[in-house]
Amino acid sequence: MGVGKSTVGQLLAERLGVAYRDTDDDIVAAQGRSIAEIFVDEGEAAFRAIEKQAVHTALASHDGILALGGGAILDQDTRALLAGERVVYLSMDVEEAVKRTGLNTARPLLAVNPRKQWRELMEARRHLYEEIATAVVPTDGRTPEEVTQAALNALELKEA
Ligand SMILES: Nc1ncnc2c1ncn2[C@@H]1O[C@H](COP(=O)(O)OP(=O)(O)O)[C@@H](O)[C@H]1O
Ligand SMILES: O=C(O)C1=C[C@@H](OP(=O)(O)O)[C@@H](O)[C@H](O)C1
Ligand SMILES: [Mg+2]
Repeated sequence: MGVGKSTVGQLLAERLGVAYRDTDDDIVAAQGRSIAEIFVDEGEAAFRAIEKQAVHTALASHDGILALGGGAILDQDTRALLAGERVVYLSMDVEEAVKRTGLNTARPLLAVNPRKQWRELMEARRHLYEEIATAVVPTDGRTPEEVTQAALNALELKEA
């Protein structure tokens, strides 16, 4: 969360001349409410069910760069679908995470104690990110443009 998937995803799509899509945006558009509102109204389990459907639809229909929400890979079926794709895991340390997510309330899972919550989420998830990634790109101290270049290099993709 907050590592730059949406920011770098857009830059990567521009550099490659392909379409960009973000499953969180798809969810907000389809639901007509924010991610935070879905969490408050229905809870995390309901959000994960909506998210799973959104990710599966996007993977089946979209050709280009797809940014996922940070928790999408918690679902085993989603991880199985991603096994056929090139998956970039953008990493950062906790201090960078706190800087990037700040006091922003758009991410309900970091709303109470961002540093502690982010650490705990990463302890639970890191092995899943590493399991599905075909490329790992550290983002600490790098601008979004530098991260984009590093992702292009890691994926061995040439620009359009
Ligand atoms: N490499 C970077 N360096 C500094 N700030 C960044 C970087 N990448 C993204 N950001 C900022 O961090 C915040 C979270 O980025 P975002 O793309 O929404 O992350 P994600 O989609 O992974 O949650 C945004 O304010 C964005 O401008
Ligand atoms: O990691 C997570 O559980 C989440 C990440 C968010 O997306 P970003 O990773 O784009 O911030 C969003 O899907 C939701 O707040 C839950
Ligand atoms: Mg995002």
